[in-house]
Amino acid sequence: MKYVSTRGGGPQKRFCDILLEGLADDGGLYLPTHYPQIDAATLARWRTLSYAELAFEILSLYIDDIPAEDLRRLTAQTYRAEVFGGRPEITPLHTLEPGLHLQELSNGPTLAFKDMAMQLLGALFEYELGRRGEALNILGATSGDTGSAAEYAMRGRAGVRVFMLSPHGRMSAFQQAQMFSLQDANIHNLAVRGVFDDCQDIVKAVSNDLGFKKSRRIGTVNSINWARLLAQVVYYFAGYFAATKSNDERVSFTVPSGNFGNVCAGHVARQMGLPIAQLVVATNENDVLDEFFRTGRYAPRGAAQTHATSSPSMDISKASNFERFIADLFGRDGARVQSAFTSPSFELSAAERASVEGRYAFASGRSSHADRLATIRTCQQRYGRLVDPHTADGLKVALERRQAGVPMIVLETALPAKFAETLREATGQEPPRPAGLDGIEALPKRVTVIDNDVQAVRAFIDAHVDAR
Ligand SMILES: Cc1ncc(COP(=O)(O)O)c(C=O)c1O
Ligand SMILES: N[C@@H](CCOP(=O)(O)O)C(=O)O
Repeated sequence: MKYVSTRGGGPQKRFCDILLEGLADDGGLYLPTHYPQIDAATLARWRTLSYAELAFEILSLYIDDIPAEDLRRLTAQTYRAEVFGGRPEITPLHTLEPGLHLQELSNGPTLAFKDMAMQLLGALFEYELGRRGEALNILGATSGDTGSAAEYAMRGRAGVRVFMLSPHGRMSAFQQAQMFSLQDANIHNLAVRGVFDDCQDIVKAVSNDLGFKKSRRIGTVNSINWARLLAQVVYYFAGYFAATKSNDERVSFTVPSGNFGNVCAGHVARQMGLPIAQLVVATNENDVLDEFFRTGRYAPRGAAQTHATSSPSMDISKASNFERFIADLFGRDGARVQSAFTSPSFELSAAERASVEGRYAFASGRSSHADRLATIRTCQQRYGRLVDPHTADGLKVALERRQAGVPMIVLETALPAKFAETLREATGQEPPRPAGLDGIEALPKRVTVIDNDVQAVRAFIDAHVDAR
């Protein structure tokens, strides 16, 4: 499989090159030249596989520069029940009522769905850097969950150093403690005076400075990196198999969304032929994506219009991965994608809007603080299940958008323990904490507060890496 930039520039590349490269040199995101098509016989065979075997099969379609036996070993080592909360299914389905399910994606080490891809990414980085005898300095941006998942996946890995930017004061106390309590020498936390989008802009600006990127060997763990999305495609297949008995059935997914990485993986699964009826995008009050799916107009917002909400990991107004979907919608017209994503906003034609809903089967909805609290309460009372604020946003929208006769799977993107304040407000109770995490907020913290300034981040990296 070869990969191309959404903006059409540069040569086609192989998987391991784009794994280490992250952002394409023309500022675009990598996509495979085409989506492999899954026929009925293959889908039937995959239904019987374990999660690790399924991951191997799907990854093999996109990775032809890692020997099969090595890839099989990496997926088997990554997707073990011990790493994912002792659950052999890895992403078990929890049925709330007939036809309405939660797919558990948050049983990994940092209690959010980011572990699903990040654990594999850590193994892939170590493998490829070892093969090349190279090192990588990862520059990442987080609104709360990517950061801790990346740091837990990369700590102690040979050849990898992490610089993680987060919006100062905007993550939950638990999320801050998860990241800032790490004392590993290869982990650096930078709290930026700004919002998540500012952090992501810095990551892209540093990556677009090609001289700096190459000399300092800068890579990325955000969903900028195609490997993140690829790993996420696997659980759409796993969720489909768990919710259905036959491959003639269809299901829909509702995905709590911010940077559009998770639902973009669902889009890829659907393009491969997975029988998905609808992909429902759920946003919080930062509803740029919902506005797009309702109106056909994409208008990212600035920091002043980006609200600090009680589902903080989705406080995003400039969804990076959205560019991948638009590249497909625009028929991979790189020049048009480039123009759209370097303009303040863009608008679809009527035919394209119809295609978003029809051919690509997207729908959307939004949720507010009051909706979130009500959904957490109702879910607990009606189904005996506590959900986190982001999953609650998904559930609220799923209940509005589900279609008769089509099972709906809501992706559970984090555990309630990460957002105790909102859970207390909704239920009056402390959410349960997995063993070993009591008192994490009181641990000593290692973090540098920094201005929203690309040059300041470059200087910090320079002070901490060997640039030779
Ligand atoms: C808990 C949680 N839910 C939902 C999202 C949104 O996912 P995405 O950015 O892939 O759209 C995030 C952040 O990515 C998250 O951390
Ligand atoms: N919500 C994310 C934001 C970064 O998204 P990513 O998928 O691009 O890594 C977070 O929790 O950090």
